[in-house]
Amino acid sequence: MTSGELWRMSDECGEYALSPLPWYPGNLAWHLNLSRKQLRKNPALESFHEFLKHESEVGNITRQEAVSMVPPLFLNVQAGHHILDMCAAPGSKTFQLLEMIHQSKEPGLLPTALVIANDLKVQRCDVLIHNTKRMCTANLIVTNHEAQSFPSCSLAKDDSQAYKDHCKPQRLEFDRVLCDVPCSGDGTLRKSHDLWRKWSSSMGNEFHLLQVNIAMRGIALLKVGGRMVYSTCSMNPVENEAVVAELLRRSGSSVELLDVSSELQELVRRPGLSTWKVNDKGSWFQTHQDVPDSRKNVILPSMFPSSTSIHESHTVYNSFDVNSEYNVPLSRNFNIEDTNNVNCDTGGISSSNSAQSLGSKFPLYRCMRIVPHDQDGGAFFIAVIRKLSPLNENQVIKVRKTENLLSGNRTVKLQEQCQHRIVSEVLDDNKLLDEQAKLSVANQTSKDDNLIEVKMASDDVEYSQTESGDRSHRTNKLDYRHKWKGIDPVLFFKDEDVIKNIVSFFGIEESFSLEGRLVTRSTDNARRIYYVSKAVQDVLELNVQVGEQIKIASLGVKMFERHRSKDGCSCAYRLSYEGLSLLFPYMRKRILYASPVDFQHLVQYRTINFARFADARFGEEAASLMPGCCVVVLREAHQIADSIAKDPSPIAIVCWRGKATMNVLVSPPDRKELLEYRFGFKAFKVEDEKSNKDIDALAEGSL
Ligand SMILES: C[S@@+](CC[C@H](N)C(=O)[O-])C[C@H]1O[C@@H](n2cnc3c(N)ncnc32)[C@H](O)[C@@H]1O
Repeated sequence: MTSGELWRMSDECGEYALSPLPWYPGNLAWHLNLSRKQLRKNPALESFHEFLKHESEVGNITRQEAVSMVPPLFLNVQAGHHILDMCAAPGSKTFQLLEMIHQSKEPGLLPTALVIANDLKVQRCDVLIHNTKRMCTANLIVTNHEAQSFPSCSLAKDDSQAYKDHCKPQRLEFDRVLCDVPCSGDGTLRKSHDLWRKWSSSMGNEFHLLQVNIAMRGIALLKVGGRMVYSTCSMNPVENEAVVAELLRRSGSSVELLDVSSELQELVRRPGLSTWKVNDKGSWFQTHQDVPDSRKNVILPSMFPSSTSIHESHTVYNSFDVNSEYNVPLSRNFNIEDTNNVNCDTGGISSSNSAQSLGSKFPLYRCMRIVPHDQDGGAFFIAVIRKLSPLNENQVIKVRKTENLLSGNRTVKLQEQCQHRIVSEVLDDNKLLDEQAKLSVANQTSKDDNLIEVKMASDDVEYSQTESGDRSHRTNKLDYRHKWKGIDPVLFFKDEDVIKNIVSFFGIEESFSLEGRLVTRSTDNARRIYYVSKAVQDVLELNVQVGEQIKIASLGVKMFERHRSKDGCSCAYRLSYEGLSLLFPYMRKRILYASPVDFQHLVQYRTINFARFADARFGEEAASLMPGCCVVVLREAHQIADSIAKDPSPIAIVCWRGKATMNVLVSPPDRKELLEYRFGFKAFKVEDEKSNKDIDALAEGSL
């Protein structure tokens, strides 16, 4: 979809102005001044509404709240970046990231970048998979983990073959991390009417610790020099500035809070707060000392802006070494002068009294608050963090140990209990390890997937120990293989004979690398073969070496599907329409060129007898082709076959050459897209269609 088409649409919308968002680069995002309801109910906009629905379905556009598109922009994604989207469902930002990594590549060439999109909830992962499927990308892995214990897949230094191969990754590390955490969501109050009844100013307290833990994990997984964006759709400082301050406190000079005021200058934003109060059960507190003892384990020191919370926090997280990072000058993040100069918009939340002594000493004004009344949209909080050096090892191990106790299926309540325990007793390493061991044993018998995550997290601690010489835990890793409940393992498809057969049948050029790039999920007996990019292949190989720590929900692009045709086809697999654009530039066989009228009829009627094509020569060519899967390319009236052959991304469909007919193997929405927007054919109704099963049946020659 081009900007030109959108400008044309904007004319059609008339008074309901459709206009490009001034701050979004390249006119790629547009704003429609209408609510969903208005769009649905207004008969004058029916065709425009249809257009939006359809274009969304086929992946040409994504409909989302404008501010929600801001965080990925501050990641400054570059070609070749490895990106982790820690809390990704339903996937609107993942989609944006995928668009960014695919933007600069030439047709037919795969980007070298990689996106790992993760979400805790399986059902939400399914939505994420559905929403990103439209991208047909080989560069995406969808995973299902607690982000706070996302595995690092670290290889020990000396017992791995891959270690000797410096081209292979030794652990998961990311150039960019998007940390769009779960939050109270009060930034969406304008459109989430339900929230008005439920909202309270203490809602954010429940999320604070989880948010800190997730973001700390993000920092640990970030490469030195890499950027992490922390964002929420909440305006509550406990979920925002307090979290960022705690990250700076914990990470010391290993990270800096970036000043991005020179980026996206058209975007109206306000500085982060430096002072605020914390609400608990209707009472407001300015410092942690003010909190009643009975609530001190729930209302944490890190929720407050006051600089003394460094020490208080130190008591809480006393598993840190006293003189680790805190003795290092915090010059980049710790700037009293900066904070004094800031005009803090307190929004009625923070205290103006003694603001200077109670305010945060971190330059939190570098955070960004996007508020509804500035740009007529939703609210968002965004902070951009750069990693300057590896986290202190003690910090990493000990923070993670604390986190491990907090992970599992026992969310905030347990976190509160654990937090209390950590405050009230000084946990030594052995105690922590004992706790972990108990949780791991529980995990072996538990049916709860979330407890598996605890074991994952203990793997990471184990890695750190391995590095310092203790390898005793590594032997257990193989036990975890294929243990991800409800999720099929990912297997490299290595059947040489089948691969050779596919290559020769479709005439796939050698330059299209298949080695190590084909994967399948075991339970479907290689019914579907997926194609993955080199970066995804590297991650998969690493994952195998570390005992499959990553729980992969989905990956790559479906490229080949097994068929059971009795038509005498010599290749057991057919092409998938999803993978066609990737493979087509490298295909030399099984391609036919159809005139516009025959192409349109094929897409419209799905099955056409060879004798009934308008272009008799096309009918003859089809009839003389060996039975099986083939590709039919649209030949515009003025084009000759040679010039089309040079076009790496022509309009093409996957078909099945049956006994006497040519049959189309493309889903109804994709056919609708082709008919309506390539041929201006408006009458096509998906509802008229039979199910996709018919398409399979076509491939199997039974229709
Ligand atoms: C704010 S939404 C993310 C929106 C998403 N980034 C997008 O743009 O479409 C937060 C997501 O975090 C997920 N989540 C909640 N707790 C999590 C955890 N501990 N680890 C990973 N994901 C979590 C929720 O399931 C939810 O999908």
